[in-house]
Amino acid sequence: MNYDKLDPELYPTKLYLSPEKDKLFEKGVWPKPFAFNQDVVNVFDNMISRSVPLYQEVLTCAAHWAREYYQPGTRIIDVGCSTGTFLELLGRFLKQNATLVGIDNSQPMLEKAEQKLVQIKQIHQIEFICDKAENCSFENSSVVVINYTLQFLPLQVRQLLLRTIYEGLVPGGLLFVSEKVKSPYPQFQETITRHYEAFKAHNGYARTEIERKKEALENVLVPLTEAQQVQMLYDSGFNQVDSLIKLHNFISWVALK
Ligand SMILES: C[S@@+](CC[C@H](N)C(=O)[O-])C[C@H]1O[C@@H](n2cnc3c(N)ncnc32)[C@H](O)[C@@H]1O
Ligand SMILES: O=C(O)C(=O)C[C@]1(C(=O)O)C=C[C@@H](O)C=C1
Repeated sequence: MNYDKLDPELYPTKLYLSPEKDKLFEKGVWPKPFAFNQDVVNVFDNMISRSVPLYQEVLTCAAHWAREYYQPGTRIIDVGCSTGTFLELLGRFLKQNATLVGIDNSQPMLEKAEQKLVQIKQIHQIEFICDKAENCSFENSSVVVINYTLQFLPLQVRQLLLRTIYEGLVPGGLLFVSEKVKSPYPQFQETITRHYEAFKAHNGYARTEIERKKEALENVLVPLTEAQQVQMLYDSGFNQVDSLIKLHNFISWVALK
């Protein structure tokens, strides 16, 4: 990544993604539950960028909102930071030195994140916490980002985590959250799923890979409806919630304390 040529005022569209291609569901012994293990981590950047619609745009949008709502002297926390792709992008985009925290309970993910943020560490204070997010403190944070992570937590843990995030945020603090959701209307859910799977096929996944992944995610990734997720945000204490981006069954919101 050539940091010299990146003007922080530019719309930072280029993500730092490792090139290893996701072929996990091409072969191997399936079905088995999906897990963020070493095999997944090795190909994760390719997997998520080919599997989440508008992934690059969502992270870019989160970087813009984070820069705008960041309060000097506080922390910016990425929950479920995976290989550090968002924090690396944000680190290039923030104009002033900041404290950036990545939380993830997968040690292999954080090993990749450490490598990815080597140069960013020369600009910002970087901290990685390998723990369940629900065990962590969010005190003195002005921005918390949680993209495509709540969906993997037990339902009762999601509400507890969002309440803890709300209480840890400083006044005027921002939560940026993205999730896979389900339509409350069965016919729409079928149509959206068909279009989402066509999106995956367009990105090079074979039908067998798509089916095997879907089976592996059963009961591992548990989506809510938009309305359920928004209600959970209000129940956590947030008083302003708005949606920013949605394509197929993936949506992003911002919430203000
Ligand atoms: C789909 S990935 C998130 C993608 C990432 N936010 C991004 O935008 O590239 C979900 C991540 O959440 C992590 N995770 C799952 N359950 C967690 C928990 N209870 N606490 C912290 N991290 C968790 C996984 O290890 C994985 O890295
Ligand atoms: O729902 C799916 O089929 C996906 O592949 C989505 C999803 C996600 O939303 O996190 C699932 C697992 C991986 O983390 C990458 C993408």
